[in-house]
Amino acid sequence: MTDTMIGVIGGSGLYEIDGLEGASWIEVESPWGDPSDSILTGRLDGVPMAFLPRHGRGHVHSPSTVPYCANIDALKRIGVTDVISVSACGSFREDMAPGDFVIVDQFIDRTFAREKSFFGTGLVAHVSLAHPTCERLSAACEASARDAGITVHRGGTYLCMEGPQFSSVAESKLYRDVWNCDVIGMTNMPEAKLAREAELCYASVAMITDYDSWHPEHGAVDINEIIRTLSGNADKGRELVQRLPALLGKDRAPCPHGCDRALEFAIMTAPEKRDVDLVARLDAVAGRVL
Ligand SMILES: CSC[C@H]1O[C@H](OP(=O)(O)O)[C@H](O)[C@@H]1O
Ligand SMILES: Nc1ncnc2[nH]cnc12
Repeated sequence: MTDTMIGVIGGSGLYEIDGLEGASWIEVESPWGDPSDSILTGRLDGVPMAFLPRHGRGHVHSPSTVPYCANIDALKRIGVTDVISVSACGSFREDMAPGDFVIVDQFIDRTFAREKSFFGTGLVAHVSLAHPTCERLSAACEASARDAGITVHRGGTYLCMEGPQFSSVAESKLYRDVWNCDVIGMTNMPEAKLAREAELCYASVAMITDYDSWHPEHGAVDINEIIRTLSGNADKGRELVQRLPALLGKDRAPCPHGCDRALEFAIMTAPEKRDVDLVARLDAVAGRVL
């Protein structure tokens, strides 16, 4: 058993959470640059929790410029074991309506302008991403959502686009009709990939704000409509987060799906060929296996 520490990454509309005992915003230095913002730390039901607003308070970072590596490194560095990503998204399905939550379990990564790995020349590693989210953590998120009275769908494929513009109708129909995606957003990649490389359990709670642009009766994505739905969604997201510590508990058994051991056999580079500077930067992310 180890100690649980829950890390919540709040998306658009969710820039802080309340109810943390001993709450304080701390600045965390990372060799991967500055995280999106300071990190709000404290305890909920006796369980340590950290909250990081993905876009920064005041919504400073665009989906392409969110410092994903620094964010995941900083959370790992302060002891986070389980990351809950909370995000706004559009829906490709009539039965997944604005206001509903989806516990995402698969991704299609269409981003192209972001740093996607902690590893590279001088230290090569290949982790599995067949199942990019953690089943145990996802189950806890689903239970918390149901308990909070939220309409929640378990499982769904999230198309991650580069943005910041929303999709054209042709793109939206491709993602929906050909690729069978369920929801669309701009931020869960490379976040989920980096969490896996950092051996963190990762669950994605996608809060639907709109029907993207495929829907014949809803037309173009309208940012005003999104913003109206966002604040109600953010309140529900906070309710979900409040219930998580009681479900996850203080003591943490090893992840039954191996998220916390993802690097066990992943590193390819021979010890004598490793880049010492990169190895040093990976102290928090991969120190366990280096
Ligand atoms: C406000 S609509 C577009 C914006 O919302 C989502 O952000 P996040 O995933 O951080 O909640 C989407 O990915 C875009 O960044
Ligand atoms: N339709 C949409 N496309 C991409 N990101 C979104 N975030 C919220 N709605 C979205």
